Amino acid sequence: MSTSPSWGGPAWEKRVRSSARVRRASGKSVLVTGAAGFVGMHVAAALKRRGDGVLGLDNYNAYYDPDLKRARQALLDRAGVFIVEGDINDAALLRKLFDVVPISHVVHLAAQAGVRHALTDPGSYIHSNVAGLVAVLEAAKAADPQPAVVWASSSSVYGLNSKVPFSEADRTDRPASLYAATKKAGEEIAHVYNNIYGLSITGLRFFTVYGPWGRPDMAYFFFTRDILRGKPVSIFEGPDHATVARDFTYIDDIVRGCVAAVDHAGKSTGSGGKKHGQAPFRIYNLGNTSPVSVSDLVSILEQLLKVKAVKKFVKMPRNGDVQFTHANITLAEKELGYHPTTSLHSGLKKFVRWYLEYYSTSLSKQASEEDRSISS
Ligand SMILES: NC(=O)c1ccc[n+]([C@@H]2O[C@H](COP(=O)([O-])OP(=O)(O)OC[C@H]3O[C@@H](n4cnc5c(N)ncnc54)[C@H](O)[C@@H]3O)[C@@H](O)[C@H]2O)c1
Ligand SMILES: O=C(O)[C@H]1O[C@H](OP(=O)(O)OP(=O)(O)OC[C@H]2O[C@@H](n3ccc(=O)[nH]c3=O)[C@H](O)[C@@H]2O)[C@H](O)[C@@H](O)[C@H]1O
Repeated sequence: MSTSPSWGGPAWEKRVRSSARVRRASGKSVLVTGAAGFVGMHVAAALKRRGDGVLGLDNYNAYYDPDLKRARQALLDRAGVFIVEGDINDAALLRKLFDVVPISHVVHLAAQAGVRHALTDPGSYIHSNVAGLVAVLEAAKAADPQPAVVWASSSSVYGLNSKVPFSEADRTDRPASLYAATKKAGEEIAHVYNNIYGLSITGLRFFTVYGPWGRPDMAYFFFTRDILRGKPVSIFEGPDHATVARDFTYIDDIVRGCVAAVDHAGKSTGSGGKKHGQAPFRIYNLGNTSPVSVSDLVSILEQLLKVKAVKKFVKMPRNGDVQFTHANITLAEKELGYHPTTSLHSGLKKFVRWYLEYYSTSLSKQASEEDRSISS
């Protein structure tokens, strides 16, 4: 027996139209998928603040604490952003959204994120990162007018590359995790939709993004929780105790990069520009260009939290993690005007301030207990 969808109807359409209404000259009407997620919430809020019409879509899955996603939704609700609850694989829902509002841009952030979880639930990566991306691109190419698409790829596509810093032209054919493989597959699939249907598509390879309202499955987040609880933190080490490092990138810098990519999407200048009338197909690194070791990350957290961490140094497990990432951002600087400004110390200071405030309430303390099972 087919159940009626949880979306649709006059009141629902009214909320969709109001949320997507453009409130500034030359404003854009943007669909942000994954809007209840960490990056999605910040990007949706930034676009709304400048007067764009913004509509969200998210399935509020339980990969990590859905209460945190609901709390982000409440923030966007107050800003006038409606997040439609649904799955990006729901073709009828996507078609309905494009029918109800003239969407000019899609910022596609919905995905199964996280590198290590792929060992536990590989199917979720195919469902959201491959099938889900195809569903979004199918809806975009069928829409009239077609929206420009900006979507999140990942630094993990550089896989086992040893030449740093990573540039967009470097090889990406040796993924270390299923997550990375689905993001690489996404880049190839996006190229097909640019080639056949002339979709303007910009892929953004984010480098380990962190900040307030972040993800409990990421190390900076659960390290903070465990340090405060006096629980041991496992610091991964490479072969011969070599450090493991990431080009940690603060959320506000990533948001500026995403908004610049939206504004640049329609233009045909720069790499992948219009050739023989072809719509642009571009890929950019969005990183911080200053990798920091995990061990130094923990030291900064100890200093900010004023608590000594209980440290365990363990050999990096074969779980799909790579030893280091480091972004060459020359192309994004030149074509998007992307210039990261936040050091890890100052970014973590803002995260810790948010963390202490958010988890100070009893309700969210209980939530953080539930979260632990995912990230430990
Ligand atoms: N945070 C990082 O360090 C980082 C780094 C590189 C790339 N990325 C990519 O950036 C994007 C956003 O990441 P994030 O850190 O905000 O993660 P997140 O998990 O907080 O956000 C993703 C959101 O998408 C939603 N979602 C997942 N599958 C869906 C589906 N099938 N239908 C509808 N909604 C679905 C989730 O409920 C979640 O709210 C993802 O594509 C991720 O792979 C993130
Ligand atoms: O840039 C990306 O594309 C990715 O960024 C993020 O992945 P990562 O860079 O792996 O971040 P994260 O898990 O926080 O581990 C941070 C560091 O701590 C190390 N790490 C981890 C766990 C632990 O217990 N100990 C440890 O040392 C670990 O080895 C690593 O060196 C996103 O989650 C992912 O969605 C993906 O998009």
